[in-house]
This record gives sequence, C-alpha cells and structure tokens, in this order.
Amino acid sequence: MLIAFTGQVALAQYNYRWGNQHRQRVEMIVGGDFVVTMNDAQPVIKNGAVAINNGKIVALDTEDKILAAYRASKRLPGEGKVLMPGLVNGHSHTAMVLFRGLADDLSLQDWLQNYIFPAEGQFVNENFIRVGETLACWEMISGGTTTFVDMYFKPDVAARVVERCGLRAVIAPSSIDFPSPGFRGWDDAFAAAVDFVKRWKGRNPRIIPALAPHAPYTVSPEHLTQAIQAARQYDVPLTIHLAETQTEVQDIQQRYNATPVQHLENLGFLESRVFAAHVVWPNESEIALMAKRGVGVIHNPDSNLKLASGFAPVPAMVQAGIQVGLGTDGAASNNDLDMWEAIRLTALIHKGKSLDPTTLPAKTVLRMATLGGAEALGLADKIGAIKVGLQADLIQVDLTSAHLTPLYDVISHLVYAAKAQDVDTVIVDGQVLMSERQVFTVNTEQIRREAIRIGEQIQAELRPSN
Ligand SMILES: CSC[C@H]1O[C@@H](n2cnc3c(O)ncnc32)[C@H](O)[C@@H]1O
Ligand SMILES: [Zn+2]
Repeated sequence: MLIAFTGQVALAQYNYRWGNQHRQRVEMIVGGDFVVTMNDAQPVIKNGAVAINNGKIVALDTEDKILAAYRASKRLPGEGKVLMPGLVNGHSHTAMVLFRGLADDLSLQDWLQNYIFPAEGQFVNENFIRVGETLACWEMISGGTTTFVDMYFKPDVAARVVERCGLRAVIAPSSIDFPSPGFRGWDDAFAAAVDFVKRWKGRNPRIIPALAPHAPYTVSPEHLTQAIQAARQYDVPLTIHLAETQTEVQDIQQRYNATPVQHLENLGFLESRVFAAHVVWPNESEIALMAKRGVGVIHNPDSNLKLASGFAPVPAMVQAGIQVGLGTDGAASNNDLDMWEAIRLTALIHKGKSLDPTTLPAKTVLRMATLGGAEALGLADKIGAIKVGLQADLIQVDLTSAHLTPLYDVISHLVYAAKAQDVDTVIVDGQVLMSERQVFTVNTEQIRREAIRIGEQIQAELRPSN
C-alpha cells in the first residue's frame, strides 16, 4: 500500500518536473466545445483547442492533445463556447457611428447629397474621428469583429485609435472630386491619401494602408486611373463603391457609355488588389469580368436594404468564383456595425429573392464573414481561418443562452441564431481584447461621455438640409 502510494507521488513529481518540461511552452491556449476553423482539412473540431505563440496559431487539435503537447501561462477554457476566426468587416466608414440615426428612410443619393455630405463638411474633424473611431472599435470588439475596412477621413487619427484598440484594419482614406473634410478637392485629398500610404506601409502589421476613390460617379476617369496607378506603385489594396444603385448605372451609362464595372475595365482599373463595395447592379458579363480580374466584392445587405439600393446578385457572384466578403457599411446607413446581422440577412434575403431555400447555405455565408472577407481583402495568408501559421485573430462565442439551446448544428446556430452579444472573447494577434464581455482596450465610460457630447453638439448646430 505504502509502496503504491509512494509510487504515485513519485510519478506525479516526475510528471510535474519532467512531463511539464516536455510540453512546449506557449503564450496561450484557447479552447472551444467546437472549433469552427474555416479550414477544409479539419472543418469543425469537437472539444478542440488552439495553441498561440508570438501572436500566431502554432497548433490546432483536440484539447486533450493540445494540453498533452503544450503548456501556457494563460488559458481560456472553452466549455460552452465555440472558438472560430474573428469576423472580417470588409466595408465600413467607422467613425460614422456618430451620425447613426441622423438621416433615415432615404435613398442613397438623397441621403448622401442632402444630409451626409453636408454633415461631414460641418462636423468631421480630428476629434470627431478619434471619438467616432474609438466608439466604433468598442462596438466592433463587442460583436466579434477582428478586422475591418475603414473608408473614411483623417486616417492618421483612425490608425492611432486602431493601434490602441488592438484591432486589425485596412485604413483607406477617401478621395473624392469635390470638397471633403479638410480638403478642397481631389488633388489635395489624394496627395494626402498617398502620403498616408507611404508613411504607414509596413509600419504596423495590424494597420494596412489602402487607397479609396469614392465611386465612379464622384471621381473622374483621370483620377480613377491615377488612383489605381498609385495603388500599384505602392503595392497597396484599393477599395471603391461600385454599381451600388440603378441611378449610378444610368448616370455612368449616360456619361461614359458603359456600365460601372465595364467603365472601370475600360480604364484598366480592375485587378486583384481591388475590392469593391456593394456591386448590387452588375450584369452577367460584368460578373464574369470581375471573376476573371480577381476583383473582390463586399456585400452589405443591411445598407442595401435600408437605402433601398436593391439585392446584390451574391449567389451568381459566388458561383462565378468571385471572392465575396461581408460588410456593414457605415452605421448611418445600417444602423450598426453588427456583422451577425449581415451574416443572417445574407443567409435569408437571397433565399427569399431566388425563391430557393438552398441558396447561400449557412456554411457559405459564415465563410463569407471570415475567410471570404480575408480573401477579398488580400489577407487570406494572414487571417480568416484557424490554421497553423496564421495570426491568432479568434473569437469565442458563448453557447449557453436560451436562443442557442439546444444545439444540433453549430454552423446553423452561428448563422441563424447567434447575436453580437453572444461573443464572449476577442483575440487579435494573440492579444486578448475582450474576455467575459469585458473590453480591455477601450475606456468605454469616457468614450461614451465624449460621444454623447458630440451628439449634443451635432443636434444643436446641424444646419437644416435644403
Ligand atoms: C469616399 S468614401 C467615404 C464617403 O462615402 C460616404 N458613404 C457612406 N456610405 C456610402 C454608400 O453606401 N455609398 C456611397 N458613399 C457612401 C461617406 O459618407 C463618405 O463621405
Ligand atoms: Zn460605403
């Protein structure tokens, strides 16, 4: 008896001393009852875990195997949770959260010309962007977005906020042919955008500078050509609003005798560094053209519905092999930055439109919100899936709420039932930004106060539209 007990103690001591030594030390181990990987080799691992070191995924397996091979000073257990790649919001104007609810129930043209452009001219300055961007980062972290595209103004301020909040972002300063906040017109806006790109390229791996001419109806052919040439010269992505409304299609047809996508093709603009937002009204040959040129598309269902822009032919674009991601657009046309809503709407509206319930099945849509977005942005070698060698941009989604009980199919729940509030943990580059719904990188009380103050100022000073 005594011998057996002594033997057990010795074994425990051996395991403690040497077993631990044999396990490789990593920074963090994160688990999930289900690990949804977006990696075809191992799509869903039950009772899985991921080992993270230096911000990267170094191992992915069942939790038993991970714990047998690795030890970590930090562990985020996965009971009652799904572990999955962070969501990629492929199109937003993030600081527009401060214009949320300012002008609703309008068409895009009316909304932009008569409400949003004037309000931006009046209120967007560096402080507006600092507060709006921080508020948006808080909202996005809370909802499980780990990478987003910000197509807006004052990119240096936005980039510094993103650095502090810990998210990953493609920061694409807007250039447009008429006055915009801080600029007289295209020339000074575009020069500043190029200067931003030159200064931020390679500076912080989480900040990807890009160029963003607004749209074919607000940027001349000469300036569009200038933009794509600069994107090539500095080897950065380029994003643009494209074929968003029927009004745009008619306008471009009248001005240039071409449909919007064809117009860009005629300028030699279409290539794989380009990803276009909306693309609601491409014709069949334009879809084939975008697929051939490797142009990514970001679908924004909430905004397209709210502005009554129409239903983008997403099933046909996916079928053609276009890399399609999802976006929220700005919170003034959505009215939030909730990617779960974009996921659910995408999975629903195209079924209704096609009268076919097999259109865009849940798995396809979840892929669009993660790996599809990463592909469209040209970032799939870094993010979008749980795979050894990729950056550790991960979220844990809590499965214990009433609306996720019971569970038959984890992908079904993520697409048709989960909500932003179910996101429990957010990790970017191996850094925990939120755990148990507590956001660590934003002073939420302070930013709420500052956002309310700006809202009061806008309310008091907004000039009526004509
Ligand atoms: C040059 S990008 C920033 C510019 O775009 C405006 N904007 C916001 N949402 C949309 C949209 O859906 N279509 C076109 N333009 C949009 C935003 O207010 C900025 O002025
Ligand atoms: Zn937009």
